Amino acid sequence: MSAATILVADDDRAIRTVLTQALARLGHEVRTTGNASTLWRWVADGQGDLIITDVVMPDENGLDLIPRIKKIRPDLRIIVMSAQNTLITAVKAAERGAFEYLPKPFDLKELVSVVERALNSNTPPAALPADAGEADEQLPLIGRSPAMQEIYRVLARLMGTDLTVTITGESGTGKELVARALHDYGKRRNGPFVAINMAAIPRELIESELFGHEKGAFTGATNRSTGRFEQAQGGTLFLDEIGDMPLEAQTRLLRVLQEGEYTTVGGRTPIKTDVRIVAATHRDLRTLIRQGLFREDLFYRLCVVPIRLPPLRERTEDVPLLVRHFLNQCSAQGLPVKSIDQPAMDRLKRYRWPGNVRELENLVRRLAALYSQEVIGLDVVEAELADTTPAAQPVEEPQGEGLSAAVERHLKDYFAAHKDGMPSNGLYDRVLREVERPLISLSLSATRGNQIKAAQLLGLNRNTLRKKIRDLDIQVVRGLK
Ligand SMILES: Nc1ncnc2c1ncn2[C@@H]1O[C@H](COP(=O)(O)OP(=O)(O)OP(=O)(O)O)[C@@H](O)[C@H]1O
Repeated sequence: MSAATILVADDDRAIRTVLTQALARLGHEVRTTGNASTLWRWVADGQGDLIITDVVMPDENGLDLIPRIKKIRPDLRIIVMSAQNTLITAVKAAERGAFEYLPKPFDLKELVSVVERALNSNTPPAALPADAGEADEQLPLIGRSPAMQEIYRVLARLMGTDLTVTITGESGTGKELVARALHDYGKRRNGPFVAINMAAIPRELIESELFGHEKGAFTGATNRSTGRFEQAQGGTLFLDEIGDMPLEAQTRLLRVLQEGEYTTVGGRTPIKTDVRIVAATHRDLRTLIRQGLFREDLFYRLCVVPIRLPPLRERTEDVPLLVRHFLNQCSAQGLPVKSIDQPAMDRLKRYRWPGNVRELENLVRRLAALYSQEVIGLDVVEAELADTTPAAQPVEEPQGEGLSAAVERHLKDYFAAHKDGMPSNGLYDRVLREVERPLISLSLSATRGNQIKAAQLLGLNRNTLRKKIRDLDIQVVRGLK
């Protein structure tokens, strides 16, 4: 890296000193200022090869300066530092054409490597086109833990791209929220966001749901139907629970990702598609590959950029912020304003949150709705946590015949009913349906009717479980064992 002139603007003298020392050691000339107007004067005079600027300064917001700088010197690289640490700051910096966003406090080594990248890169990042509009100020994702800040940085970098992204993380960690943020703050924000959950759709219907079908393509296809790819044209298609996608549909999806076109079920004419794919799963795709349940070539196509959302227990510093956020939402919905005292908050930070943010959100809603006191104390929180935590007993085997005997019995009945000419397909799903009911009922009773815990026990997505409970007409009785 050849010597460059670096302009640093930050109202914190200590940061100016640290940056001057670190960058001068690399042979660069460093000029520092504590305000935005001096920085602007230098830039307008044609000085500097690179800018490092803070956001909050006494005279002007560093983010507001970026479009003005880009107007007169579009090639100048700008690195933004901020202690605000929200997705909006990261997104706004990227949206206005900053080279990189660094949350404070930052690691000096990292800053140096960003500076090197900025000075060596050939193409300056482009600001988003003005017609894309500005990101709205509402925070879509709450959390300031280092893990969440890293997510914001990745999201901000992905915003101007159409790269395929796969989000992994336990149930309730916010995968769908991240997928929506990618869309809402990305360059496709004016297009549709279409979501489909692979686990919630019968396997034999997935291809038709995704790609649409022609009239008469299969029994029951009385009309032509559009698929999610067509509905998401020009926008984003969110493939939730991608690990549950059947292999045949995977092959079809791979072809779309490779060739940018597809055919409907029963159709012949290739249809061009312009869709950004974001996938999510709580399952380990590498394990599914080893088990022969997921295509390795599709995995590499989908995981161009992997994002791993950490479980809430790995970022407990976000718990108070999330609690405040959900309490605010409750009071906005007309529930009385409440707060949580310190011992209760400490307990919430120590809890393991198997259902992650969703479980916390539900707990806060219950606290807001069911308790009359303004300040919630430890006793209430303990009682609520005890009520949703499954008893420590192991799950019982079904009484009587046991699951495998039940399967055998259903199979026998089935073969007896189809002695002369068994239908060629559907057996698997039908038998599965027969055993699903007792299995789900049992899991619900083992978790005292707690659907989050039951979903975890079964290794099912919570929405999938909810759908199955509805479809199979299972009565959920809370609190009974
Ligand atoms: N960082 C966050 N800030 C605010 N709300 C959050 C955050 N993460 C998750 N939530 C909330 O928690 C709930 C669960 O989030 P979401 O549905 O995105 O999780 P998920 O990982 O997709 O879950 P699943 O795998 O079960 O589908 C939602 O109501 C969402 O709004």
